Amino acid sequence: RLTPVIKMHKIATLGATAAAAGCAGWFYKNRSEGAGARLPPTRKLLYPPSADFPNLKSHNNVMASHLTPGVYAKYRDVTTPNGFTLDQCIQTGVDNPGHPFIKTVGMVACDEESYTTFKDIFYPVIKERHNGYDPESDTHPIDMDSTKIKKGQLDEKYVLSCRVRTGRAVRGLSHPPVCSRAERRAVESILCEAFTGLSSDLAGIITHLVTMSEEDQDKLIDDHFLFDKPVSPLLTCAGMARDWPDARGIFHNDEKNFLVWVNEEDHMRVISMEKGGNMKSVFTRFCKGINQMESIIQGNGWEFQKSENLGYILTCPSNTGNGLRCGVHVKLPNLSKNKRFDDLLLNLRLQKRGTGGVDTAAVGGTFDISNLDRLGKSEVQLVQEVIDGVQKLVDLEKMLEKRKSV
Ligand SMILES: Nc1ncnc2c1ncn2[C@@H]1O[C@H](COP(=O)(O)OP(=O)(O)OP(=O)(O)O)[C@@H](O)[C@H]1O
Repeated sequence: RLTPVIKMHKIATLGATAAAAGCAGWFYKNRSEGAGARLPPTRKLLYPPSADFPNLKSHNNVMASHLTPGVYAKYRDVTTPNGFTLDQCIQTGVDNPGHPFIKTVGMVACDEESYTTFKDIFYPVIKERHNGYDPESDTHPIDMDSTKIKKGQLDEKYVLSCRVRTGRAVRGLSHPPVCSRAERRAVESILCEAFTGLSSDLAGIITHLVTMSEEDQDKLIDDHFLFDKPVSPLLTCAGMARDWPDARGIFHNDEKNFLVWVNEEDHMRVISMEKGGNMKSVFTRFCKGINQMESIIQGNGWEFQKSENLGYILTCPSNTGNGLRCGVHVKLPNLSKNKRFDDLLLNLRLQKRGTGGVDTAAVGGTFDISNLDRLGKSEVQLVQEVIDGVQKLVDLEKMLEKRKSV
């Protein structure tokens, strides 16, 4: 799918990460910007776009709400500069009409340029998913100064653990749904190189999934450290399970409170987490870790995908902006039975999940509560919103325990 020029460039640069700086720079300067190329004549073009329009009649995802026959016709035969099509971006949403707990996005970005090449569909999807944020005119703030966080210690009788995660994608490499094996291995090598430069409290080991035993994997998953095997149809239909477990891995420091996932849904997922309620400390370590990773990677001639209006660019449009999910596992057995619980969460710009991950239901009144927004608000703003929101939920839970009305 790659054009010969890009393919040769990638073969020349990937794998040799330390030497890659100049080549990576060459690629960014020479890549074609703008609306993308047209597909060469293929069998597909014997049919008009209307004959290819997906059946979305029973769908409840954001992509399906915005993909009109007109938009599809405009883009069916267009490709990003790397050769990726709209059909590749929307396939997961076509194959997955709905989700039991959340309205899913229903599309992925095959590469950084997907967002602009197919903007008549990506931008409305982003606007709906990100509470009206308009990528055409709005700009995204970035602020990782954790000293600004107030009241960062939450009540540990209710808050069991705190976690902050984000993702980053390496510019010039395609995203996990479509990347080649070579690109995936290149990401792994770029990140492994960076891990060796982390400071002492963050330093640790990378374990490659290909060499990890099933038991060790299951233990790490059960302890909430490792991503689950990609069995969810949302992931498999997007293409993210291809070649599993090649070039996937997990890095963690000695304390196991700073972790990096390699080549799951994004090139890199960075996680800071610990038991208890000290969100400020979790966020402080998160900022330190991600800043160190970014400066080491830049020093090696690579950079993260980023734009002024989309912030950091990741695979799923729901994660553009800061890609931040700041969450707690919190016990709310009484409040969660209240029929206004979901509305309350929405008002506080929070979302709920089960504690076993995105596809799980809550058990025994313990939830994963995290920020709903990712775009248009800085990291500091979002973490503060979660702290204040969770505090409010805990206060209400305490009132219900005392049989007071809320
Ligand atoms: N606050 C938390 N404390 C402890 N573990 C957590 C917390 N939040 C999430 N986890 C664990 O992290 C793992 C991944 O969770 P999950 O897939 O829901 O979210 P994610 O990593 O933010 O990614 P995505 O939103 O793309 O699904 C799961 O094992 C989950 O239990």
